[in-house]
Amino acid sequence: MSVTYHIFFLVDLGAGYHIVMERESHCDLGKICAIIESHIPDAILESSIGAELSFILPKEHAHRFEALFNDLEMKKEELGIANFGASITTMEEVFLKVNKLADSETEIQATQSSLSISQREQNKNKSRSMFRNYEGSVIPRLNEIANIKFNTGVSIFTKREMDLSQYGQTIVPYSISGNSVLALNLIKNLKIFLKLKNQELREVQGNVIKYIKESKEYRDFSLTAFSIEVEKNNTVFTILFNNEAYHSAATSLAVFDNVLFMLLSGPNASIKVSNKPQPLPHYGSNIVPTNGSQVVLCLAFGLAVVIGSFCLQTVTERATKAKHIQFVSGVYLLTYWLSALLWDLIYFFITCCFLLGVFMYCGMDAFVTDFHFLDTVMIFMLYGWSVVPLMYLGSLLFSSSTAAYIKLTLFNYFSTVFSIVIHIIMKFYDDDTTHFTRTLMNNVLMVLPSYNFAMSISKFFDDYEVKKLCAEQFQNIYVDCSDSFKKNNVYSFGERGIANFLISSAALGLIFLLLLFCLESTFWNLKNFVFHKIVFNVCKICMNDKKATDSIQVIKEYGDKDVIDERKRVQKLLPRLMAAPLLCNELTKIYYKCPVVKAVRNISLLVPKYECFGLLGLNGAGKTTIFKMLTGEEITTSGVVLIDGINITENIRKIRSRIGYCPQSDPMLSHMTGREVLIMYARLRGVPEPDIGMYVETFLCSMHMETHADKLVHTYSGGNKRKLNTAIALMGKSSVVFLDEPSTGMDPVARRQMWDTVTWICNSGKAIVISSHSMEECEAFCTRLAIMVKGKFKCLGSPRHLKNKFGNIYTLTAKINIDDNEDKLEEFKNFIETNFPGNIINQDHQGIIGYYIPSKGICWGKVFHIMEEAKTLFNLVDYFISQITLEQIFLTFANIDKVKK
Ligand SMILES: Nc1ncnc2c1ncn2[C@@H]1O[C@H](COP(=O)(O)OP(=O)(O)OP(=O)(O)O)[C@@H](O)[C@H]1O
Repeated sequence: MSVTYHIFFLVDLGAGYHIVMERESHCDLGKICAIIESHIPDAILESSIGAELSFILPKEHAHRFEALFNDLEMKKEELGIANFGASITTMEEVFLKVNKLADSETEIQATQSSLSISQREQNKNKSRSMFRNYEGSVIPRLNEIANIKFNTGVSIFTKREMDLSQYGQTIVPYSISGNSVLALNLIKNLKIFLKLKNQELREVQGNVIKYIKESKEYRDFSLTAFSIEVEKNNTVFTILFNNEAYHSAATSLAVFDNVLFMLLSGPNASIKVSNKPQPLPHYGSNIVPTNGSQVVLCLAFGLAVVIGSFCLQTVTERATKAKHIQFVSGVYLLTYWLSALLWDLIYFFITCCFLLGVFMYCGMDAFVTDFHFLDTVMIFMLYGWSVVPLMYLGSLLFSSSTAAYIKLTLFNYFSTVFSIVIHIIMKFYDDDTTHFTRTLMNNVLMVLPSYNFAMSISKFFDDYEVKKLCAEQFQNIYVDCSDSFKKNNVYSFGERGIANFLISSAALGLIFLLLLFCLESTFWNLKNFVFHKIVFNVCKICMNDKKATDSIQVIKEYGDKDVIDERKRVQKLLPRLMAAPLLCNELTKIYYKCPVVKAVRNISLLVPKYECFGLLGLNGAGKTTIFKMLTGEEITTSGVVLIDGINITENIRKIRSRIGYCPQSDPMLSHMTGREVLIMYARLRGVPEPDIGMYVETFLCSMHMETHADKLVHTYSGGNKRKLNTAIALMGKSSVVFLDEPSTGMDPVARRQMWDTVTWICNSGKAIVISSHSMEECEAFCTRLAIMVKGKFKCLGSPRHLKNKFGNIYTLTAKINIDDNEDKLEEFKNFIETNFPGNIINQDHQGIIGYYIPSKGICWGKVFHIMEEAKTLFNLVDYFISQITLEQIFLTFANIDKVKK
């Protein structure tokens, strides 16, 4: 740091003039001094060396200078003066004197600022006269304020004055031991100086350091402290500074300089000290990072946020089943992931272009100038290539897109930061770590795309900066500009090359993609093997669960003749019915949770072409689970599912293109319009391009969706979403269509239109399996149906068959006034028991009794006759008799199940 002392005089404050004379051989010094003294009594003979004679004239006598100079001019020859001149006293001269004094009598140490002034006792008088000399003549003439600047040459960095008062009022403790004139004078000036600066000077007894240590007040409010020790001839002056304040050292020293200067130049003298920081190296902008690691750290979070977002779509599509529906509609695994990758890389490329703009704006030449933007784009795109498939792999772990986004963003951010930190640590302990350790760490970390990216960007930037500095003004000063740095090829494999990181990124992208395809394609088989073969059998043994999964046992327990017949039919005709659209034999699903959930148990079913099969059941009966198994969304625990003769566990990919599926939730690609969605699925289903428009229009009309066709799907009402999903499921040339509660939320008009469409599709030769809670719906278009209770078929057959089978029942509801006689209720029950053998009581509550009465052999008239008789006998309030409805059949099974519970 260069320092200039900017010095000036204040006339009133009395620094002086030099009058310098060149004397001749006959010069009379006495006469000269007398003339000068006659005009200026305070004049001092400064020096008389050789032919030169010098006097100091105090400034306050300036008004007498004219007379003096005239006098000297006149008597020049007489006095032996060849010529003379005057000059103002410079600050340099003052400091030379101060230093001279300090050299001989003072010792100033840099850190402790210790001044030692030697005073020889025998020279005491001489010294005193010298001091008096200075005090009396020189110092009063040097009443000046010195302004000290630390010059940096650039004015944008503002100076800061090293003034104690900038810290407010502080306490300045001092201690003094011993006695000397110098010490007393210093203290006197210190008092004057601190009073001017509004600081509090406090004398403490003993060791000032001890005081500061023990007193909180001094620790908190004291910035500088002084200790003066007089030992024989030495006066040791120690300045202590509080190193918590940034500028306290310089400020403390400035206080001491001021005091010293006052001692020499009088109480009005002062020195102003201010700093002037040197500007930062100018690399085009003051805000650019200065090394590659900083660049990476600046980029880390932004990139992590962008890259984390690549998992959003994949997780959402998987969670909402949109991905499943796309696969079901015929999308190939490869097509799905490669199109996602392509789209994400385009998006990432746009981000890179934006970043290049930022680099350009910030003046980060390393990434933009001289076609370096091409290198930058290559590094970024290789990073994208390697990290995006990793995000896809990571997304498979999550079922919520928000959780996936947050966790993967954090993973990206911290893996980049840790990569850089580890790199810096390894560089720092370069000498301590063995080559093997470094290579190992490097190779291990290279499996992280963030590490490869961080290293590539960091080394690329550093390489450019070093070359640039070496080519410019900094050559050989701040950086190593040896040939190995200057001629380094950044794309080499060496220590300063990035080739290995780029190759690693390229390879990682490929590996992650292959891993993704492997996982996605073999996951089904793997899951099937693990659960179907291992877990199921192990659990069966461990839980002694044979009874629960043994079909004979289950059927004996809850079986219905039609259900048993269907099972026999499936088993008997299995080899011949291979080509049926849907065939399942002993289909079972157990969720191995705690507790274990047996969702579907031993379902055997055959759905031929042109059949619309209805699944009825209470909530949680297992309908959706059946659909999930039949569409390959869930693996089966046991049993066989054949679609068009293809076993689902063996060839799920082939099966997917043969089914249509409308899941219970709405898997929507919400950023498209309804028409666009239908066009997309029509294409996926293989509808010829020229026919697509017409084909889509037909479905839009049949689902009554024309008015909403061109609206974005996310603006659709619940009912319209169901319509769209049903249409998607019915499209194409699939063999079997699964509709899980398609009419939920549809208005009655739309529902009837949907029934028509389903019937039309069914008549075209497809098999349809539909679940519903509406008996009316099932009666309307199901050719057969089954009622499910707790994962099992309770009854199975066409609606007419079921009605006939279970409709040979009258439902009887009677109300008795039990307030009259409580025994009457029991008597009435006995009466019904006698007259309607085989009845089942289904309700008995506050005098209201309900019965199912077998209608076989009992005609309507007889029933009414008996009931009229009962009305008189038991004083019935009222009674109703009716034939059972499909809904009542359903409720019967549900209630029987509840009763059994
Ligand atoms: N992932 C799962 N883990 C554990 N149990 C499950 C799982 N999915 C479903 N179940 C259970 O399996 C049983 C059948 O559920 P499922 O969704 O198939 O019923 P559902 O007949 O479709 O009901 P709803 O009419 O309400 O749609 C329920 O007891 C349910 O709690």
